[in-house]
Amino acid sequence: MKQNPPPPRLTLRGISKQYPGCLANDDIHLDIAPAEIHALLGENGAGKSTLMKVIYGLVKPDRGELLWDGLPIEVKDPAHARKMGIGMVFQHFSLFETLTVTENIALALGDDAGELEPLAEKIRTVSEKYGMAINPEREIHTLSVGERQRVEIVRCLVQNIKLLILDEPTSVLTPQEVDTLFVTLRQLAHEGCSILFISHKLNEVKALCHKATVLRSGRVSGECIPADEDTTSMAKLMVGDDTPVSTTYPKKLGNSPLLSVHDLNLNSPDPFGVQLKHINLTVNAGEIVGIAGVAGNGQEELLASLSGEQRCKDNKTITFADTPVGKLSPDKRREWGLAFVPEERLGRGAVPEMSLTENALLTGFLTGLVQNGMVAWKKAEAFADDIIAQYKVKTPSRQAQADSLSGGNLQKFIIGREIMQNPRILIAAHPTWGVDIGAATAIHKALINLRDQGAAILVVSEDIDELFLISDRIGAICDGALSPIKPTPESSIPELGRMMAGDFNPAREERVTP
Ligand SMILES: Nc1ncnc2c1ncn2[C@@H]1O[C@H](COP(=O)(O)OP(=O)(O)OP(=O)(O)O)[C@@H](O)[C@H]1O
Repeated sequence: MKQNPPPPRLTLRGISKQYPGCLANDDIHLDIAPAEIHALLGENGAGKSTLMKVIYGLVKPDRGELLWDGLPIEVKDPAHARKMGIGMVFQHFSLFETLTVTENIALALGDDAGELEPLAEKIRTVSEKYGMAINPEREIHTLSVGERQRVEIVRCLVQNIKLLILDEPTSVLTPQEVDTLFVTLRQLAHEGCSILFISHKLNEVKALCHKATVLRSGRVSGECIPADEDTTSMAKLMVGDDTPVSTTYPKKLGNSPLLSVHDLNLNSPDPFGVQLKHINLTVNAGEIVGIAGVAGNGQEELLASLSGEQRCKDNKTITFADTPVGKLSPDKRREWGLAFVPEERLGRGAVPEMSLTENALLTGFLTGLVQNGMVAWKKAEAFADDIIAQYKVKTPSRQAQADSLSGGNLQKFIIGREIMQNPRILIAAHPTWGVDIGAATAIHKALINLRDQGAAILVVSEDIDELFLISDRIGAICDGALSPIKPTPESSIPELGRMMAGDFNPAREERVTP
């Protein structure tokens, strides 16, 4: 007798969620089978995060129902979701720096954690079984970003996991770490765990996922088998027929130096920060310099020194053209012509509770938005509207609060706000972080245009493909030291990978000795 197939692990029937001015999920139907790796694709603002939050009990849908192993269920909150066997790994980790791996996982598990010692043993066993070895006694601040992600995944695995949701998990990983993660995910799926994988990186979706569901404007717009598609056809499913095809940009060599850093040494005020060691760097007018690196190797400290959040002891350590600026405040540097896109979108790039107009004003005030000490609100509103229109920011209006935008849309707004001020120097961390494929191409073009108008652009990113695509010269930062910066055509991905691991300066130890 033929056996009936098992019911889907998770079924969504007619899920809808309305936010003020935005129908984020509109009658969504979706099945995820046991052992299936299912991709959720869609443009920025398509409704992916909202749907995940519905599944994880963080957001209540207005309509629709969820079936779990064939039975209707109401997920009350994340604790309930975890009890059911649903785990979620967010883009931003919520770990306590000064606690150990075990203590962090115990806190997350709450009453289910039990005694610390058996839990540590379980962490060790589970992490080794899934090829993501982690020492339970290590304090979080000693771990790399990739290792921190392991902690988050292991936190889900020590429970009886049946569905693992991952929100853009590879954006913080090196190519080698991505390979390791995929081995783990395949093993988990092989054992029957279902995986919901959200990503904008279509080549990864193709390599990993059995099925994909595409969302557009809150609705399911298509489904596909990623192995049968190529990245262009998947991109078309996401954004319609006019998908910009991937392109290359001519490399340029800039002329005169606009941004120069001379032997920058910095002790980070953060006890877990990285010490910058003898950084020398020049970015010329009319070129893009890319700096790669695994997060936590001094990028944050370098960016803080360049933006002015962290001042230098000597004014001449940093110069803009011939002007020493090392001791100048961020707004004085902006007056000179600097624009800056920080790593953190909410909190540094934008004030979460402020409207888009107010956020436009925060860095755009020097472009005539404040006159005689008064805010010229009409101009500020027009500037916000221009950014929204030119960068296709999906939002009901310029009055929307920054934290109501989807991650990718807020990123588009921040980068648009900076580029549209026509800076002489632009420093950008992760310019297309979380941004969909169409918008990423638009941002790359805008950066290239700015370069061609003579701006000096420094991009700090973990996305090596992006750095090779847009940078004219390229290098890496490791442990607070900077590699030689080479013309991009003379470098290669393996070489840059080695530089990211610090393999660029055998004399480094000698040089850092005072
Ligand atoms: N708390 C909120 N208040 C108002 N609108 C919201 C809220 N959360 C999300 N939205 C809106 O719902 C829509 C869907 O957002 P969601 O974050 O689900 O998109 P996404 O597909 O995950 O996008 P991204 O790829 O940029 O992360 C967006 O237009 C967003 O502005």
